[in-house]
Amino acid sequence: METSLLYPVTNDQRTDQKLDGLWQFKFDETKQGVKDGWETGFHDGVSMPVPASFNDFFTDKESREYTGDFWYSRKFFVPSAAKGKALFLRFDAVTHRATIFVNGKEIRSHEGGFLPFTADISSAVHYGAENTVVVKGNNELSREALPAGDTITLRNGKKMVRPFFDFYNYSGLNRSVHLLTLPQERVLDYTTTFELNGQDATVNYTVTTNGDAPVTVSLADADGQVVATAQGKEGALQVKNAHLWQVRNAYLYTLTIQVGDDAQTPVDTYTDRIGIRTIKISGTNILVNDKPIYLKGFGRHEDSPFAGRAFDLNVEKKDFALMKWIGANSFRTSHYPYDEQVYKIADEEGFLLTDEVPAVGFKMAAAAFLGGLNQSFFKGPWLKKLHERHIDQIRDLIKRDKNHPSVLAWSLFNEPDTIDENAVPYFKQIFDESKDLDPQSRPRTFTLSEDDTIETSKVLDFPDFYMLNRYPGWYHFGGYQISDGEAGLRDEMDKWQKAGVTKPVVFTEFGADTEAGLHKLPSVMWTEEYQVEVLKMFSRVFDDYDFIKGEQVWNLADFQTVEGNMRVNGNKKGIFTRDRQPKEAAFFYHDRWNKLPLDY
Ligand SMILES: CCCN1C[C@@H](O)[C@H](O)[C@@H](C(=O)O)C1
Repeated sequence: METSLLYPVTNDQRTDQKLDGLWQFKFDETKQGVKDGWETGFHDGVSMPVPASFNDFFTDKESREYTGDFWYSRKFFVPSAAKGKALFLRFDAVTHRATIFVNGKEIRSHEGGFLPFTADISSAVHYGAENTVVVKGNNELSREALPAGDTITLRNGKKMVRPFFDFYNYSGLNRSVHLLTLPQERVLDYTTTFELNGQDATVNYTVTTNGDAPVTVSLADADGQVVATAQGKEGALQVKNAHLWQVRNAYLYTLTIQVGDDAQTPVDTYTDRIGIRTIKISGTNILVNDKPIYLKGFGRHEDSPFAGRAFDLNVEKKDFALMKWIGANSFRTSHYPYDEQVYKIADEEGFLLTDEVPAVGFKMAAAAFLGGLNQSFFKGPWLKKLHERHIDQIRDLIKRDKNHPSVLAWSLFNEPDTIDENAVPYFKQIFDESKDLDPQSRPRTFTLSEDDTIETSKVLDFPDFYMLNRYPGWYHFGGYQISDGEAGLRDEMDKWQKAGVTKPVVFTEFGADTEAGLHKLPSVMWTEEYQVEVLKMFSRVFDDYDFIKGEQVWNLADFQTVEGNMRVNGNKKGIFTRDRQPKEAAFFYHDRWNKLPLDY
């Protein structure tokens, strides 16, 4: 099975045709689709935009909340000229799992709703003719899949998800589908690592192909001038007076990999844009190009009205405009890998991102917070299967994103239950198995919830830096009691300080739900004034502890969650509303962060 996750490019040897647009769609509540031959295609569904979550296009609650199997289908033409080429369909993400059929033939299945996979359709297509692709999707949650949750059946027979996480279970073909024609012999993957030598730099590379033809690698600067070339599937590109990629001051080179003897008629060509930079942890500092940085930014979600969790370039462009305006330099892809185009924009804009797998909900207390259970998450019959899928998605995440200069670190969990001794063997396995996956050996970490402190957590030896999620002022010590919240937070930081913090600490979640337009003097919770009071409190604490090397407020924008008595049509902790308009807190951060250097 093809395992290349290279992002599609079009050139003389490769074509990439997006199959976005309106597909046929229908639910399959009684799982009759296979019996009724839906895999050969159908015309009795509804039209459904791709990429998009299907949920918000419906006007009835049963459809919006649908849990189970669903089917997509569309026709696509394969030109005769494609004969002799390798033919693939690339799905950038199908949430949460999929089985792919072409002309009625089952090609492959895939587990995981936030990473790409390809289906080799060479043997199933008709050339010079229309073909039919069918996707059987499923959006049920379980404790043995990422993200974690339960699926229950109501007394009326309808299935319903019970997420152990605080974001809506948007589902469907959330990202683009590509029809790829590739050379039979081709580039499958490449890696880059960097050494800085004064003004110069060395780009060490490896190239993986599926054949024996020779490989030539070249590097061109932003003006298109070739600055270095090398022969072979492994080598080093020596770059004189290297223009480094820096935080909020990006510079990208173009790497070109050519396969074949004759440069005039290569067998395959693959190009990508890379940034020359190094990332290190040194004591309590995070270093980019050996210079300490301070993270200013957000936890985010891929979330917007209409498209749901689907990647929407318009929303992404707006989000980066807002993050640049406010003076941010970083974000976490909470709580799952984002569309590759987000990383490409972060590369271009000089943003650092912490790349997170959807290992969220690994904590029954969170489930309890959302109506779950009170038992040890790391002691259950689900762990074996969960671990297989967890490390599988870490492997794909690092394989997909390893060459982005914007990727600062890998977040392997969000708020797992780490006070439970049963967590230790699971964490040891995950950290051992992920140790050598990143050629650049970037930091690996995870977020620690309020329960998981320097006194209670059993797994603090594993992360390369600490990410703390703390909510005094909201989930506890809210309102007029916020002064106790600040005192308690300072007590905790004093304990970290006294214990001798030897790694950087980044606050990756803190904030307050705020209804835009709600004002009161003096404040009460849910008003814009109160959100600013909470964020000012955190800012005072951050400024008093030198081992704190980042503040990423929760959240950039309001986002959809399950309905419940703790949510007012979603989570309202956004600094911006869901339609990306500023709350008072946006101007607080615009003032606080723009006074600082872009990278500190
Ligand atoms: C209690 C879980 C920590 N954190 C997770 C994040 O996904 C939620 O949206 C956030 C919140 O409650 O606003 C809390």
